[in-house]
Amino acid sequence: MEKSYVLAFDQGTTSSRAILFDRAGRIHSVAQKEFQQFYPKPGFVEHDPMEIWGSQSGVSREVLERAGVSPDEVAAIGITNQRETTLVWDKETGKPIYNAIVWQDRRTAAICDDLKAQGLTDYIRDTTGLVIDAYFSGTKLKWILDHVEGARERAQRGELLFGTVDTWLVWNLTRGKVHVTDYTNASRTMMFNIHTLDWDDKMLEILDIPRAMLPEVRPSSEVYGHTDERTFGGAQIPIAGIAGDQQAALFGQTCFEPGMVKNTYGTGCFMLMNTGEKPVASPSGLLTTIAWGLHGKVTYALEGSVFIAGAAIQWLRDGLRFFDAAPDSEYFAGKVEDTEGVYVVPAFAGLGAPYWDMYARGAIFGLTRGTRKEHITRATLESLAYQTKDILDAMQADSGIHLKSLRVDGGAVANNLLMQFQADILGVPVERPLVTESTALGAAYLAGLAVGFWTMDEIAQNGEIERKFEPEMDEQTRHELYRGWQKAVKRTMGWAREDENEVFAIAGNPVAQV
Ligand SMILES: Nc1ncnc2c1ncn2[C@@H]1O[C@H](COP(=O)(O)OP(=O)(O)O)[C@@H](O)[C@H]1O
Ligand SMILES: O=P(O)(O)OC[C@H](O)CO
Repeated sequence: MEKSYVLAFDQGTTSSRAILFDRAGRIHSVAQKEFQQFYPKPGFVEHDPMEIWGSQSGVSREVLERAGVSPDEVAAIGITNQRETTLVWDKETGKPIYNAIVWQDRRTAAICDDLKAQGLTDYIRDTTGLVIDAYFSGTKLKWILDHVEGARERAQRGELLFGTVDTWLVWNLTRGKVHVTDYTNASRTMMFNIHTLDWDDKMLEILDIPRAMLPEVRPSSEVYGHTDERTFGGAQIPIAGIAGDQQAALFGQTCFEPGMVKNTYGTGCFMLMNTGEKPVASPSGLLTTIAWGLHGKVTYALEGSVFIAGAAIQWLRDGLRFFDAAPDSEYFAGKVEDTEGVYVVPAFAGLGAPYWDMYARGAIFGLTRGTRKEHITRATLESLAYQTKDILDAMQADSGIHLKSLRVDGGAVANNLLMQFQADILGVPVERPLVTESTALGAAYLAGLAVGFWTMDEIAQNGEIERKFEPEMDEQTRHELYRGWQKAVKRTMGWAREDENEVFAIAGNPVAQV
């Protein structure tokens, strides 16, 4: 049967999606399922690994059925995933020994403080490209081995396996035959040397992680294995692409040249710049990470990670019950001219780049008797744009490259008010593509390239722009609004620390100078 499609698995923080792409890189069919978030204690965020697998395999069958496409027509599967989220399971039974600890989880902040106190900041940055933070997998894995009875001994005996979500999905798709990850996911673990492309023995020793439990690390585009015949009714589909979701989005936006940038507005907000074949170190609090491994070469990226973006809109919807659906935020925000001086800092999970404060917490500033939900909604939307400006300024400083426009994608870019404010506050045009599912598209491209479904030239021709938002705000207003934001951020920092004296003394923090 003719192979006419590539199937992308997009396993995100709040939902699992399966998208079928045709040869033109257009969406043929989509299926999506939200799954449960567990918050067992303040700062803890977990997922049920079986629900991750169940929802992802469910939507992948559903997307084929809905489109009337046979598994035999699928040329390859590409996997992209929420990154850093950490799973450990039994090699024999495939049963997880603990829930997945999600990237947003802050429980390992004290382990990170200890690593800093040991003077490891420079070593970790130079080797792994990362800032010491509870965000990454290494300390989460250590926590599981420290807290689940007998886990470390079992891991040492080779009975347990570690994986990020990509690894877990491939393991299940192949019914335990393949235990791999790719460079992009490995580069988010704080255990991987991004220069030698191998697990780092010193980091494994520091975190007390047995090497035997780690997956093999491979490029992002190759045939890793085939789906077990029981998963897709007899079909053995090649699993041919793996990339963390933000790197996949960079690829999906065809940011193939050094200096090209994309910003994704999903649960969090993640800006990545392709920096070519050399890793670029960041003095401004960005991460050095692997963009992809392809055709025998590794491409690096600079990344600014914002933990809470669309999630703040979900909080307005579910926590404050301001409206029924995230898109309604545009309607309410549009009912007022401006926020009347209100700022929302959604530091619900601490602050990521460029501040890196695990102890910051969310706050609303500038409330008056006249403040209405419309102002708070508008201020929350604006917080996505301010956080993006924080990152873009750092990225331009680190790379010496000044952007002419910003390519965007992710669920929240449907919000025109947000996109216009983004262009205004950056002073740079914002370009929204026709296919905003860049993450899934990137994974599909990587898989399709590995099996000869597409060539790089064909892919590079895609990427049509649907709408361009031009900046309209004057320079002085932009400056004043942004100063207000910086003032607000400063006041959220260190909030959850026990010792209040430390609050305003966070060394090397860019905000401390405001
Ligand atoms: N029109 C909108 N305006 C603002 N936020 C939106 C809108 N539509 C979706 N969102 C937000 O975007 C996020 C969903 O985007 P998506 O890219 O699917 O995220 P993820 O991959 O992280 O699950 C949600 O957090 C939601 O609140
Ligand atoms: O699930 P998303 O799209 O919010 O992405 C999560 C990131 O990969 C976390 O690093």
